[in-house]
Amino acid sequence: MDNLRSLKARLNTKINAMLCSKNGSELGCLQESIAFSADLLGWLKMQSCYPQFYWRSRNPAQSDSEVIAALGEVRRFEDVRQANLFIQAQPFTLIGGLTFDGKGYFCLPRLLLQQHDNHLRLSLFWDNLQDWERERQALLQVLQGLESCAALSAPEYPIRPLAAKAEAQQWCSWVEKALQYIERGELNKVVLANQTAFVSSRPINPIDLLAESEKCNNGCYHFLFARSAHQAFLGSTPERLYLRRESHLYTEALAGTAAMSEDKEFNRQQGEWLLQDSKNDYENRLVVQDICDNLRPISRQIEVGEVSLKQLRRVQHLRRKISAELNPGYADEACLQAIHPTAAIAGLPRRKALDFLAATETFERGWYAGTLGFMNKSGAEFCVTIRSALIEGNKIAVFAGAGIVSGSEPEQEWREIERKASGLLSLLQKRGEQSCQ
Ligand SMILES: C=C(O[C@H]1C=CC=C(C(=O)O)[C@@H]1O)C(=O)O
Ligand SMILES: [Mg+2]
Repeated sequence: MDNLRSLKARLNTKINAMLCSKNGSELGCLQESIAFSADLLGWLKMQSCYPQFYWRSRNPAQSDSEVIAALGEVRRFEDVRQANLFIQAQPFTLIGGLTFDGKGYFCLPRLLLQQHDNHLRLSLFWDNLQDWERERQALLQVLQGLESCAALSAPEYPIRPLAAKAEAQQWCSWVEKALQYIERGELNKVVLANQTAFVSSRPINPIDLLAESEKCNNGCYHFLFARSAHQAFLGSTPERLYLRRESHLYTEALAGTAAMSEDKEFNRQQGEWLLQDSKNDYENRLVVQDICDNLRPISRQIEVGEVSLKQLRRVQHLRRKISAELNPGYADEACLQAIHPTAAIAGLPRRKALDFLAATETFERGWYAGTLGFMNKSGAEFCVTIRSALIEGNKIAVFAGAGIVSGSEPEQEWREIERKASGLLSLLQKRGEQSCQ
């Protein structure tokens, strides 16, 4: 971490020599890029400033792959409209997203690290309208641990179940109720979820768990959002909400699920079955329909790709890629509001599905099935925060859901959500050199 040590010394000197800029701009920014490949999770583990944010894009092999780590908060926007206006006016990146219910949290962090290939870009922000001495202290403080990096340890947390919000029988009764609504034509689809809580004999380190998940849950976005030291929301999701490059929009319908195991032949057979299964295809097509209908008012040239398989460690999904061209004047405010929450996590018709979920599920979804990512004037990317968990000290609550459509069988849907939850839960016991299964 020598590069970071000398970068820190350089930045400290600059900050101490600086006077509050009176050039009229409200925000100040210092940026540096160095040729360096940082372990941003190991780095984050050593940091004590909050909020903390970590986000790794789904395709690390691609040249535009991105890893982001951020600390602190200089500006906060709870209104997506204000956040969008900000990035239209300022050349900065905001991080954050929307909860399942659409509550916004976007922020300009105090310190932003962006890793592209072998290049690390550091941005420091301050508010010129604040007392400069206070801002200066905050900047020096956020830089304090810049060169520190902790070793990540394999998680070893013997856990015992506290309680699921709904046990199998109750959850299956929710599915039965959903099927009645579907039969009466009040709903086409609703995505029912569950929250299962566990307790460990010692505090669970969210960063160690996420690092293990990054190793094992390939093909996923990895994210962590901790507003304080006492609570972290994290996960590894296969699902993109959207990627925007200028006015080009790339999204997808990810829905319809079969099992995955260590056995290649089993996985191939399951994949083949999934591609031909009409219930799963319908489940996926409703998401396509929902996304396309919602994109139509703000975009043109909507194209839907062929169906393919997205294979993960414990499950595989049907996926149809969708692309569109945003109409002039539309950007992330419009995209987020149009697409989220999709029929892959809420249902169809959306409003009725949301009402059904509010009246049925017995837990708060919070950030589960929300969206997290980043946005700036030229582009944005957000993932859908499924396959996720909330950690508070010794406790972990894991979330998983399944799309209920005509033809759904309650016990099968229950097995589906158990399999989805196991993507994270299976990582809590020490693995050492063991494989990721
Ligand atoms: C809602 C979840 O998964 C969605 C994404 C892919 C497949 C799904 C399904 O087949 O039901 C769900 O729509 C979840 O994992 O909590
Ligand atoms: Mg399903």
